[in-house]
Amino acid sequence: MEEHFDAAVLGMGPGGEVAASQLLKAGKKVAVIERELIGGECAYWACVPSKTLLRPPEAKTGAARAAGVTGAELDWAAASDYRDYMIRHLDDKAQVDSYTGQGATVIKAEARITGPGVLQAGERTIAAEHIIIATGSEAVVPDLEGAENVTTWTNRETFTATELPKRAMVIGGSAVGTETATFLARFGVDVTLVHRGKHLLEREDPRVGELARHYLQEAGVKVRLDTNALKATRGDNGNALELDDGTSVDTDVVIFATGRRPRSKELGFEAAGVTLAATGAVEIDQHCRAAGNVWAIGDVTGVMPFTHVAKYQGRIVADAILGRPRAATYEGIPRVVFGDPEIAAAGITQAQADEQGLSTAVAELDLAESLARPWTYEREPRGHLGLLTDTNKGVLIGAWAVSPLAGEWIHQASLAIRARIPISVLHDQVAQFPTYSEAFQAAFDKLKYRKED
Ligand SMILES: Cc1cc2nc3c(=O)[nH]c(=O)nc-3n(C[C@H](O)[C@H](O)[C@H](O)COP(=O)(O)OP(=O)(O)OC[C@H]3O[C@@H](n4cnc5c(N)ncnc54)[C@H](O)[C@@H]3O)c2cc1C
Ligand SMILES: NC(=O)c1ccc[n+]([C@@H]2O[C@H](COP(=O)([O-])OP(=O)(O)OC[C@H]3O[C@@H](n4cnc5c(N)ncnc54)[C@H](O)[C@@H]3O)[C@@H](O)[C@H]2O)c1
Repeated sequence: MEEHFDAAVLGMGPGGEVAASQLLKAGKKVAVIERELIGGECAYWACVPSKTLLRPPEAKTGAARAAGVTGAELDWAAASDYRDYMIRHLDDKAQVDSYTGQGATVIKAEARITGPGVLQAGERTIAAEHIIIATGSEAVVPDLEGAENVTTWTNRETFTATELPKRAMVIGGSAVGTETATFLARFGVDVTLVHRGKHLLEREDPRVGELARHYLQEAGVKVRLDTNALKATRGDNGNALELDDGTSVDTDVVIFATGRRPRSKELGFEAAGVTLAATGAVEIDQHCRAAGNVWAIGDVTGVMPFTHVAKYQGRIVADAILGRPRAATYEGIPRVVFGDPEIAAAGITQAQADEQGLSTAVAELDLAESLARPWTYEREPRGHLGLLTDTNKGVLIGAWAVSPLAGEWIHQASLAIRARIPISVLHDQVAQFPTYSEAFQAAFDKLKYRKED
C-alpha cells in the first residue's frame, strides 16, 4: 500500500537534514529516508571527524609557536575517544528519535525512485508530491594494479581509525589529501603524498598550492608532485607503492584521496525525468529543481561539494516548496582546507578571470611584513593574502589566504564578493587592531584596483 507525503527526502546528510527540518517546521508531512546514518558522510566520516582530529595537532603546534608555552603533547587515545564521541559512535538513534519527534516518518532503508512522485524504500512504497534527492557522493577509488594485495583506505577508514599506521602513502593532492596528510603527519605517521599534478589544490591559484606544499613539508610530509602511482605490491618490508618515476615507497597503508563521485547510479532518477551529466551529477536549475517536482541538493548535484553548499541548497529547495522561491547564487562561497595554517579562498582565480576576459589587478601580502597580529600570535609569523579585482567594475572578485584563522577571516572577502561591495568602501573599512582582518586594508593599499589609478 502506498503511503502519501507532501515531501520525501532521499538521503539524510547535511543537505537532506536542512531541507527536511525546514519543511517539518512549516508543518509539512515529510518522509525522510536514509540507508546508513542520519547525518551523512559529513557527520561520521568526513568534515566532523577530520576537523576534530586536526584540532589537537593544531593546538600543539600553536603552543610550540607561541612565546612562553612549553609542554603540549598529543594523546591519540584521548583524541580518538573525543572523535568517537563527535561521530556519535556511528549510531544515529538520537537523530532518528529527534526527526520522529518533529513529526517525520523516518525510514532506514535503501530507496530508489520508481516513477514520477513514487519511491520504493525497502518494503515501503512512498508517494510524495515533492521528492528531494540528497544522496551525496562517494569516494572514487582508482583502478590501481595490485591494490587488492595491500591495505587501502578512503576517508572512511582514515577518519574512524582506532590505530594509526607507522607509514602512509596518500594518493591525491587536493582537499582530502592535504587534510589527511596534515592530520597523520602531525600525529607522527611517516607520510608521503603523491600527486599527479604540478601543484597541490589545483582548482586554486598556483601560489596557494605552493604555500600548501611548503606547510605540508614543514609538517614532515614528503610531497611528490607530477608523479603517479603505478602498482601496489606486498613485500618483506610491508606494502610498497611503485611510482612512475621509477621509485618505490614502502608503506603500511595506501590512502585514496582521489575525488568523489555523485551517488546517482541505479537509483531510478531517470524514471522521474531527471537528467544526469556525464559525471553522474544530477542537473539542476537555479532553484535546485531537477525535473517537475523533483529537486536535488548537495554533492549529488556536483555544484561545489561542501557541506555549507548542501545546507544552502536545502534552504533554497524548502523555500521553493513553501512558495517563496529564490534563485541560488554561488558567488563568493568560501572554500577552506583545514591545513596548518588554514587555506581559504573565495570567488574566482586569475585563470578563471582570464577565461572570462576580465581586466584584473592582483596584490599579494606577506602578513608578517605589514601587520602586528602575526607577531603577537606566534614567534615565527606565518601568513599570506592574495586579492584579485575586476578593474572595470572596481570590485573584488577573488581572494585567498593561507594563514592562522584564515577560515574565519576569509568571510569578509566572501561577503564583499557576493555583495559586490565597491573596493573604495572596502579600502575605507577599519578593522580591529591587532587582527588578521587588517590584512585586507594593507593589501588594498598595494593594489591598483581602479582603471584610472
Ligand atoms: C574527508 C572529507 C572531509 C570533508 N570536510 C569538509 C569540511 O570540512 N567542510 C565542508 O563543507 N565539506 C567537507 N567535506 C565535503 C562534505 O562531506 C560534503 O560536501 C557533504 O557531506 C555533502 O552533503 P550531502 O548532504 O550532499 O551528502 P552526504 O553527506 O554524502 O549524505 C548523503 C546521504 O544519503 C544517503 N543515501 C545515498 N543513497 C541513498 C539511497 N539510495 N537511499 C537512502 N539513502 C541514501 C547516504 O547514506 C548519506 O547518508 C568533506 C569531505 C570529505 C570526504
Ligand atoms: N575542508 C573542506 O571543506 C573539505 C575537505 C575535504 C574535502 N572537501 C570536499 O570534498 C571534495 C573531494 O575532495 P578530494 O580531495 O577527494 O577530491 P578532488 O576532486 O578535489 O581531488 C582529487 C585529487 O585526486 C587526484 N586524482 C584523481 N584520480 C587520480 C588517480 N587515478 N591517480 C592519482 N591521482 C588522482 C586529482 O588529480 C585531484 O588532485 C572536494 O571537492 C571538496 O569540496 C572539502
